[in-house]
Amino acid sequence: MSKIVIQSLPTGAGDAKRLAALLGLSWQEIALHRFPDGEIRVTVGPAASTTILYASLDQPNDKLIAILFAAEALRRAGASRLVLLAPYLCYMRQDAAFHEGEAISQKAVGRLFAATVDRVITVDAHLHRTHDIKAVFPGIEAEDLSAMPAIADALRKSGVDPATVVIGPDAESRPWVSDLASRLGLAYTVAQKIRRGDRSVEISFAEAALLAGRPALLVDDIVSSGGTLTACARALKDAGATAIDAVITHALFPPDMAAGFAAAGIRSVRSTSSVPHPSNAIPLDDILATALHGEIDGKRFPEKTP
Ligand SMILES: O=P(O)(O)OC[C@H]1O[C@@H](O)[C@H](O)[C@@H]1O
Repeated sequence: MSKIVIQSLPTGAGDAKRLAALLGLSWQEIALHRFPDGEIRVTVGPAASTTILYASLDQPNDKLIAILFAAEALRRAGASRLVLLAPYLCYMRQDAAFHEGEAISQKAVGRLFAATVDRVITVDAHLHRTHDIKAVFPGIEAEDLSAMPAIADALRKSGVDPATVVIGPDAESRPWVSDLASRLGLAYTVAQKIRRGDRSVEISFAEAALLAGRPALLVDDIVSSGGTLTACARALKDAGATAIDAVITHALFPPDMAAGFAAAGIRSVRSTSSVPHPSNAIPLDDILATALHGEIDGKRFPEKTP
């Protein structure tokens, strides 16, 4: 049995294959068959003692079942270590029962993976109130990588107007917005957001004067309904921003929403490769490869240099 391999679900197979090539590992696609009644059958490739399951978990419901089945097959075939590499980790936003009777989906999904794999690696997980990813996955290894170094590199390469203000849509975005702004030497501010419904938000800026006559760079972890991005763009235009661009980690929105963003005055939307999408422009390959180095050289938790 080989030592380490990457296997991926069909969605995102291109990203997984590229990552495997970068690390000099072999890659196989997990085959999915859908039966007439809606059930699925999963066929994995040959297991390695460490098998990395690459699956970005947008459109998650079928993928969760597919991972469970793949893990069952791989364990039975002798995989002693399973690493779930999920650049987008689903159901992290429902981290509380906001109304009586609601499930805390984050807890349920965390326990499911904790019972299924040995390590979870993800990117910009929506842990705005939970903070510690280890609390989501009790008893297993878990890491939440930041996409900001990759986003900063991409922006440096494409060039950024030094007058740009980096904008976060809400108070929770402050950690990544301030990180990106400091990497690029730019000013930043965050908006106040009130969510009225799944697709409806209100955005206002306490520091609107900072925005007048300057380009704005919106940064968000997720774009789903697009409500937040659109409302932010309108508020930025009202505040006098001269141009509005957006960079996001996880593009969950339907590609045809791009026209609506343009109509709201957004000049460009660029996303990381976390979720395959026409807006992908920022590869996560390097940060994912770095996170996997420890699996290859056997030193999973190298000493951090000060
Ligand atoms: O407004 P949509 O695009 O639906 O949802 C994305 C926003 O909702 C928040 O949880 C995310 O952090 C992001 O700001």
